[in-house]
Amino acid sequence: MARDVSKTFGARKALDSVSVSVAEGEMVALIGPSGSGKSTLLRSITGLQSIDAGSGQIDVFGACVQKNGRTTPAVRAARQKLGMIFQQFNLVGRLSLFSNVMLGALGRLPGWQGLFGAWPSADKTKAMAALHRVGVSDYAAQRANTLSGGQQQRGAIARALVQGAKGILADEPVASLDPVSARKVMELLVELNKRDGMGVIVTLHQVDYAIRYCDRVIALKMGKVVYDGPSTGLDTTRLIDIYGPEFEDAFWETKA
Ligand SMILES: Nc1ncnc2c1ncn2[C@@H]1O[C@H](COP(=O)(O)OP(=O)(O)OP(=O)(O)O)[C@@H](O)[C@H]1O
Repeated sequence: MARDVSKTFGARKALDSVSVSVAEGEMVALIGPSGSGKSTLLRSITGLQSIDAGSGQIDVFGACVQKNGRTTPAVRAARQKLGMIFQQFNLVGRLSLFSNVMLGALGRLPGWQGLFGAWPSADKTKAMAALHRVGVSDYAAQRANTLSGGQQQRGAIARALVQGAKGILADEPVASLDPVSARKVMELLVELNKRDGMGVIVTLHQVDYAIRYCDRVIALKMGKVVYDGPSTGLDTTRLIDIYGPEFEDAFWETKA
């Protein structure tokens, strides 16, 4: 998927010759210390971030979306196939949860239809089904900015379902959630992966979430891939190598 990708900000290499390949339908955790390049890699995959000119290339679902430091026209179609979930600001605050989820259908409709809220009833049914599936249909009419963080994250997952996404890129989706909501969101991502065959790449600060929910883990450190393998292979020695000895206590913080 990403081959020899570098991204430089001023004098800092956020990504340094990163090559990773994630198969369709795979669920992968992306971990690493703060500033190691996780968000930059996800943003580059969606084309929100241009990569350095050079040999680097990013392919999404078989189509090249970035090459020679430029996004290609294929990036639009690739984005349509990718659901994005962020730590915050996933939804448009003043719109209802339902309208936010309907925005997932926007890419498939002629512009005017979405603009005037003239949603096809099949899409409305789909949106309600998606809200029901993620467990927040009771809040459909509520303004998004009055929902809890966990409800908003689940709304973002429902939007990805309505969008018909084939894959999900989630950037610290549980970082600001309480443990119960975090677990629910992680379980939903696992369900989408196992039941719907959606590919999931999720960045996580909590190592134990990565181990519990993902079979494969990729670790970045200072812009380089320092581990790519089964989550069972992440022992304390490896984690010290990734995060440094001073963070040993933090690896298992969610177990407390
Ligand atoms: N737009 C930008 N301008 C300048 N530097 C940037 C920009 N975006 C990222 N960086 C730098 O690139 C490096 C990687 O950042 P990135 O956000 O990808 O890390 P991260 O692993 O996602 O960190 P965190 O876990 O804290 O979110 C950091 O040193 C960051 O300061």
